Amino acid sequence: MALLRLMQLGKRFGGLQAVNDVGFSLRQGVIKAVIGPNGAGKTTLFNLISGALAPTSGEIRFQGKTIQGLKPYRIAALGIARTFQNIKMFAGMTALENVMVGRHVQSGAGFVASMLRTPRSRREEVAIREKALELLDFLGIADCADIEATSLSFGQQRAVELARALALEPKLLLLDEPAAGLNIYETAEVGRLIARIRDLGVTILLVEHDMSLVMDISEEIVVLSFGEKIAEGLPAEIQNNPEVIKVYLGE
Ligand SMILES: Nc1ncnc2c1ncn2[C@@H]1O[C@H](COP(=O)(O)OP(=O)(O)OP(=O)(O)O)[C@@H](O)[C@H]1O
Repeated sequence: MALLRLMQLGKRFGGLQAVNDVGFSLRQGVIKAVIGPNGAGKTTLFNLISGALAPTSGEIRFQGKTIQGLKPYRIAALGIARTFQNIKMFAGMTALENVMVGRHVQSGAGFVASMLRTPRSRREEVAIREKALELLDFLGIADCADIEATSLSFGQQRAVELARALALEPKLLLLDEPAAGLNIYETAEVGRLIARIRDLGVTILLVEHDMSLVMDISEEIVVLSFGEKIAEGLPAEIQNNPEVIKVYLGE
């Protein structure tokens, strides 16, 4: 069974069909990329999967259950986490605290209990801190734990963002342009981190403009143009697909 399945998915904004009849599946444990020229509908597609937008037609199934139209926090609780094109660090908080915020969302202690600092919430706090440190270590930035997140390099902030998303213990991770704003070294590093995350068993769907990153790490690629899926296949197939080449040369 596919982990995620989109069926005839559509999103209309007034007169504009931003996503049109898009269907594809995502197998457990793969890295799949969604590419396409500006305005092709990639971000809209992510917003539909994560629940930020409701589709106007079609269906989204995650682990066999229909999820379209659910609120974003419910979709997150099912095991779908995402990162954003523009890095969103909480200012005034360290890298570690930024990751702990992700974990708090998932913890059972609840906000009131943590304000009252009950023994249970204190125990959870220690566990959350440990888990957050483990994630920073896994992503190679443990030495940044106590530094204010906004003062880190973009590459390090991306890693913190990935750690924060992983704190939710997702089954599926949606990455919206993970290489945006990064230099070539940082991009290569983020590619290695994404592959390591996949090796943990997390399935990854990414939107990305950096073709070297896409071709490096993706096992499968879907191409959108004007809201429609125009191709799907292995990286080598996509690179040689005449329609895909035409769409990119036209850009
Ligand atoms: N909230 C909205 N209201 C109206 N139109 C929208 C809205 N969001 C996106 N669009 C339009 O839908 C189309 C698809 O946009 P989308 O941002 O999904 O494309 P994209 O492939 O992510 O582009 P980019 O690569 O530039 O990020 C565009 O024509 C865009 O202007």
